[in-house]
Amino acid sequence: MLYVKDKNFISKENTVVTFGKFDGIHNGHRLLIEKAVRIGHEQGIKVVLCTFNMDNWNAKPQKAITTPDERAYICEKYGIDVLYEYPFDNEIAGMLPEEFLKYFLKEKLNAKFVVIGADWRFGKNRSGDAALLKAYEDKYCYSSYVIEKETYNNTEISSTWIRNEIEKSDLSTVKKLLGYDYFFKGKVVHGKQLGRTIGFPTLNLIPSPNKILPEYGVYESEVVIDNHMYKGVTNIGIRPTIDDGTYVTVETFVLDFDEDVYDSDVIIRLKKFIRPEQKFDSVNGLKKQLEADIAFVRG
Ligand SMILES: Cc1cc2nc3c(=O)[nH]c(=O)nc-3n(C[C@H](O)[C@H](O)[C@H](O)COP(=O)(O)O)c2cc1C
Ligand SMILES: Nc1ncnc2c1ncn2[C@@H]1O[C@H](COP(=O)(O)OP(=O)(O)OP(=O)(O)O)[C@@H](O)[C@H]1O
Repeated sequence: MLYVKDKNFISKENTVVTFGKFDGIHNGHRLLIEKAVRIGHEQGIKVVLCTFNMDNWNAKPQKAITTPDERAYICEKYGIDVLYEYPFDNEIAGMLPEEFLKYFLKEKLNAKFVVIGADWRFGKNRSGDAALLKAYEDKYCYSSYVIEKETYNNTEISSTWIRNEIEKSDLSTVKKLLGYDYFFKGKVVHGKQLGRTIGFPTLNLIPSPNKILPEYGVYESEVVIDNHMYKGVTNIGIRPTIDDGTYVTVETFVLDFDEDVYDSDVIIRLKKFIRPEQKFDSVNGLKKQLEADIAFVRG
């Protein structure tokens, strides 16, 4: 997969394009991607997911289900050929709907097919909709497909709903809406190395400050290292027993694993909430609880 962030990117080849924020790439988004990938295969053309980087636009970065790197990882798995993360700016914000279509579909992406969700809006003040996209098909030589909103329990699936469920630590609902376990992907960093002195070396990630976190606490997890999957016990929080609690870590004790993985890229999938993070009176108290957490996960 090609991951492009350059405003000047142009596709000379014909493409099928899908547009949106795609935070989390949930089961609704997946329908759009599946449709686009099917068209791409049938037509022998590239599948482009076009999204916008709002970093220079929003005063405060929005909290997200997936980091850009995690979203790229899912896009690749789902068969996207080009992830185009366009830097949103005044020029784009000011484009009339027709200008937006002309610019992205004709001039930049050579789109022959476009797949969108029924409520997708584009152009200045979000004034363009699916009907307008259809109206310009002949003029700009593409066909459009509009996908109805996917629901779960009669409610439309949205990234906003999922962000709320993550904050409530309702991982089973989160999984039903996303279609996969909520996960962290990142590089293993050095911790205080205290874990190994108490018999529990941990693999530490520093979550992106923009990532939505569930409740601080201990979770049953699965850890993917070098394409191998291991069981794990993960603590998300500020380690009040041993630290000054100024920054959040995602720390995992990996069962039946004893290798140096510093700087490796790993995935931690959260399976189940076990207990809230606690401040223990002593490291020994923490150690006893860790033994119990691990025994619980071992089953
Ligand atoms: C399964 C698990 C549960 C944990 N629970 C707590 C906790 O309840 N309270 C706490 O202060 N720290 C908790 N921790 C964090 C430990 O304090 C930390 O992993 C340990 O001190 C090692 O830190 P280091 O990797 O920086 O050396 C937990 C860690 C793990 C892996
Ligand atoms: N439940 C859904 N079913 C089908 N398509 C969807 C669904 N939700 C969003 N889409 C479509 O997927 C694309 C990307 O959606 P986008 O991420 O912008 O919105 P969203 O998922 O509703 O998130 P938010 O809650 O942040 O508005 C858009 O074309 C949108 O219409």
